[in-house]
Amino acid sequence: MSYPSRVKLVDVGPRDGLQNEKQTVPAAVKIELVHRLQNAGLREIEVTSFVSPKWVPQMADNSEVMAGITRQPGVRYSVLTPNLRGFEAALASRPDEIVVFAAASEAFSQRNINCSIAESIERFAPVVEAARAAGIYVRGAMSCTVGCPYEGEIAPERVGYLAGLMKGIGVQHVGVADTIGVGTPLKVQRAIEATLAHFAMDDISGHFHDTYGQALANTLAALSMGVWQYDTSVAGLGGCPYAKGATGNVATEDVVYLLHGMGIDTGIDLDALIDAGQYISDFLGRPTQSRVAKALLAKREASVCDAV
Ligand SMILES: CC(C)(COP(=O)([O-])OP(=O)([O-])OC[C@H]1O[C@@H](n2cnc3c(N)ncnc32)[C@H](O)[C@@H]1OP(=O)([O-])[O-])[C@@H](O)C(=O)NCCC(=O)NCCSC(=O)C[C@@](C)(O)CC(=O)[O-]
Repeated sequence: MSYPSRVKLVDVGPRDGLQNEKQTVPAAVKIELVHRLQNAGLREIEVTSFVSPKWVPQMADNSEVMAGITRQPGVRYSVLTPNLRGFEAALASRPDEIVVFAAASEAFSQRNINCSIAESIERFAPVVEAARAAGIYVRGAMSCTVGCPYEGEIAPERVGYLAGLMKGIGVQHVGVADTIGVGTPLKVQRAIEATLAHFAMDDISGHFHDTYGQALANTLAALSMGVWQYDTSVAGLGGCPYAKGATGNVATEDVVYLLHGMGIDTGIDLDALIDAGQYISDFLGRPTQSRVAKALLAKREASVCDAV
């Protein structure tokens, strides 16, 4: 079996990871997290979302966070924009990429963005047009591509249908998201196959939550198809406010360990990444969700004990 020789990871921790936090995470902490991620070698970071603060209060400091980042050359910063209002607000903060987000499930679309799939596409069309006219790259997130918290299993045909709609309005890249982490390898592969009917392999990424502990297996299954771009979240932070019980994305540390173990280059320094994960976990007052970080932190502690 052959795998891609290089993989690009987009750390979505500052946005997807923190959006559901009940305690307020100050803008300064979010900014420091972004700095630590870029210093660890992440070249793509999903920073925040320009959504309604009534819907997602944790992201209300979007402009402040974007303005506070010391940008590193070669790093791309993306933000979510659900409508033209969000896009216009985002524009002032100079994102490299915007993300429009739709769902393969009608019920999830209603709960998450308060409109049907068809209405969401109508809403995104002018956003995509305005972004591309401004030279900003447009990614589309496709939620619930294998399962929905309200509708259950989602057929691949529905994923293909949504991918076709996204392509039709000029979205340049789509993420196949297992929002609630119920997917298993063959189901994820079928969702990706349905997407491949509309987007080239180079324009598809995987976005796997780890609720059922399947995210690494799903990543490997996608890798075996040639998918080389993934959204991951430092320390496994996260969960969606409209997908109760769903846990965070697969931890960036775990995916980096997997890839490096397979000889696949990421450009990421695992030790520095673990420190970034520890920084945000300490702030939140709970242990990292990354198995790799837990193991390597325990090893670090043991070597300090041996030295004294
Ligand atoms: C889409 C809306 C706005 C529709 O919400 P709505 O209530 O239908 O829209 P509205 O136009 O009636 O606006 C309601 C209020 O929000 C304001 N408003 C309207 N738009 C904005 C904006 N952009 N920025 C700031 N404020 C805004 C608007 O001005 C109004 O304020 P009021 O008049 O009541 O004072 C709302 O449903 C929303 O913001 N939803 C966001 C939900 C969200 O962020 N979910 C999480 C992200 S998706 C995700 O995590 C999945 C993903 C991507 O990670 C992949 C995966 O795993 O599946």
